[in-house]
Amino acid sequence: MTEIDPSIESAEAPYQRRIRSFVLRQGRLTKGQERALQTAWPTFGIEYADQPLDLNQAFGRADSKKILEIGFGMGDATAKIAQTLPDCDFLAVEVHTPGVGSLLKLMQEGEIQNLRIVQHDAVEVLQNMLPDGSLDGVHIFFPDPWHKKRHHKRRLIQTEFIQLVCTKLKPGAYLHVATDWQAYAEWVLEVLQAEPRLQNTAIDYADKPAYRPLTKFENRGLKLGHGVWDLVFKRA
Ligand SMILES: C[S@@+](CC[C@H](N)C(=O)[O-])C[C@H]1O[C@@H](n2cnc3c(N)ncnc32)[C@H](O)[C@@H]1O
Repeated sequence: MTEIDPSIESAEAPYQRRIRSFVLRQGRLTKGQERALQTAWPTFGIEYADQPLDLNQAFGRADSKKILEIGFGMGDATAKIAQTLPDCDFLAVEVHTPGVGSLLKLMQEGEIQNLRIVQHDAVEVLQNMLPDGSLDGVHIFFPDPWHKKRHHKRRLIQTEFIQLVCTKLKPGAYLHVATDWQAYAEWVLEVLQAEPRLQNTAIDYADKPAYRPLTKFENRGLKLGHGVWDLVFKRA
């Protein structure tokens, strides 16, 4: 994760020149997203900082499970899962502003309280904000597959990244990855299986856990005969 990529432009500042699993694009905000950013960010947004975050304090309770979601996109699944599992608290991380606005809007509409958002590179959030052994679960749903071979280095799930995730998981905590790209599913399986601190909960791929809703996109793909692969591993 420390390789330097000279193709990353200064437009990605404040991110330093390390290979990233995302490309920042200027996204247009809808009026609703803009309003949600103005009105809900002060309550539910957490500014990225180079210092440990007290999760119990951030959510105002200590008796809940703390789940990290990386790359929530527009946040539809995130909001639904938070509603399905009210006893868990979700720290949702995404870099794209329209997605952050969209999830804040869904939170306002659904009166969702058990979710906080950090808008930053999740790798740095893991490295600098999350204490070791602080997470009960990590969700990574449909990470960018970076299809082309020369872009594989941009894939989020790499050996070093998974080692970092493992240090943040409590013993017995889980890591759930879902992807609709078979070659990436095979790549993820290989990386997770090679990590000695993780145990597969299934033989290769798991059944879709009930808390993960089917997305519109996924539903359409399934009707066309496309596959989705869930991987659920436990930290020993
Ligand atoms: C293909 S989209 C999937 C979005 C969503 N999980 C879904 O299922 O619809 C992947 C998302 O991950 C985000 N992402 C990729 N790398 C990230 C990182 N290092 N930190 C935070 N977000 C990231 C991207 O901005 C993008 O929104």
